[in-house]
Amino acid sequence: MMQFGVIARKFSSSASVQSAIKNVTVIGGGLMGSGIAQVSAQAGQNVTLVDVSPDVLAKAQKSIGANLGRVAKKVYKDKPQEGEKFVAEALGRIKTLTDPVAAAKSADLVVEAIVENMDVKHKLFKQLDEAAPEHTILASNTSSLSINEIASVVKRKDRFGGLHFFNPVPVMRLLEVVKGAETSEATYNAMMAWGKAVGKTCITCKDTPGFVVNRLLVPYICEAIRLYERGDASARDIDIAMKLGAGYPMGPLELADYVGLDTNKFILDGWHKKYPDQPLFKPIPLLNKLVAEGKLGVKSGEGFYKYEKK
Ligand SMILES: CC(=O)CC(=O)SCCNC(=O)CCNC(=O)[C@H](O)C(C)(C)COP(=O)(O)OP(=O)(O)OC[C@H]1O[C@@H](n2cnc3c(N)ncnc32)[C@H](O)[C@@H]1OP(=O)(O)O
Ligand SMILES: NC(=O)C1=CN([C@@H]2O[C@H](COP(=O)(O)OP(=O)(O)OC[C@H]3O[C@@H](n4cnc5c(N)ncnc54)[C@H](O)[C@@H]3O)[C@@H](O)[C@H]2O)C=CC1
Repeated sequence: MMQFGVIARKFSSSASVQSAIKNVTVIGGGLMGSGIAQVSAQAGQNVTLVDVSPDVLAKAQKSIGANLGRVAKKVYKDKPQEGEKFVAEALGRIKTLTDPVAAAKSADLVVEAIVENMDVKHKLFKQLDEAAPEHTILASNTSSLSINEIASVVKRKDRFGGLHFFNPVPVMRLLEVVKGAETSEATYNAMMAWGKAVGKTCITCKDTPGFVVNRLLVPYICEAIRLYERGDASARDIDIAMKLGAGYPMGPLELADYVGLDTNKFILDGWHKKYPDQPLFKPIPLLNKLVAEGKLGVKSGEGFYKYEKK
């Protein structure tokens, strides 16, 4: 455990910080949900990962296994057997289900990471609120929707908040812990402790559009798409420019593909509807076209660039 703790900062997997939360249900087994399940299991939590699609769950288990393998290779460099044990134990802590109601029944914390759509999230949280035990905290990993608005359909508004992770979850060290208008201090403290226990550096943010990171990052990505759409520079040159000229690990168009163009569009459309006069939130015809063509970025094999399908 000690050896594991030493590299916790890098791999987001410290088991040394205590949290009262031991059983976490993650709903949505896509890009984010699979990462949240991974870091929770690495930190010793019992995880139930839920998705409507059994295929997604199978894919998530495969990618979690591969990513745990990457971690094990580094942590247990000279002890491959211990590395295998680490992977097997973490995987063994993750069970999968397709029924969110059944999964909520044993949860201390539910983290929702399904599609960025208010109606779909409302439908899910209503069910979860009815099914989960009294003490269970419900949280959303939403990128851009209002935590208060999501919480409007649940009775336990004091036990509701935002837990916003970053992609790729096992690598990105930040967790934004979002307090809704009615989130209690006890819930906030429990979310902060849990975030630390799964190895993240937590910051606190009010329920404001995009919280901290996305309020700054999404307009930047959108401006890059507009720059490309106008033909001011090639996609490759825009990305090279921001990597070499501003020190970003990925260029903005690469990052848009990585986040998912559908997710980018959901965020922009939602903000445009709410703030129609804000020019930074205006729809982008090129983004709409790519999404309509099913070009969603890395996950679909094509966005601004082409990728090998996983
Ligand atoms: C939309 C929202 O709501 C919010 C968001 O998430 S916005 C998006 C935020 N994310 C970003 O901005 C990501 C920016 N990009 C990066 O930081 C980097 O490009 C990256 C970390 C994704 C990849 O880095 P890279 O150096 O090009 O790739 P790679 O060498 O494969 O990985 C870097 C390290 O992470 C590890 N790694 C990568 N993915 C991993 C995973 N899923 N699990 C475990 N380890 C992983 C690799 O093993 C590697 O480790 P070493 O350096 O020790 O070898
Ligand atoms: N993609 C990113 O970089 C980030 C996304 N987010 C947020 O996380 C959430 C999920 O995003 P991604 O993982 O990228 O999406 P994704 O599309 O990869 O995964 C979403 C998953 O949810 C499943 N799903 C949909 N409705 C469901 C339901 N009712 N019950 C159970 N499963 C259901 C889908 O089958 C899909 O597998 C969104 O709210 C998004 O805004 C937050 C941080 C970063």
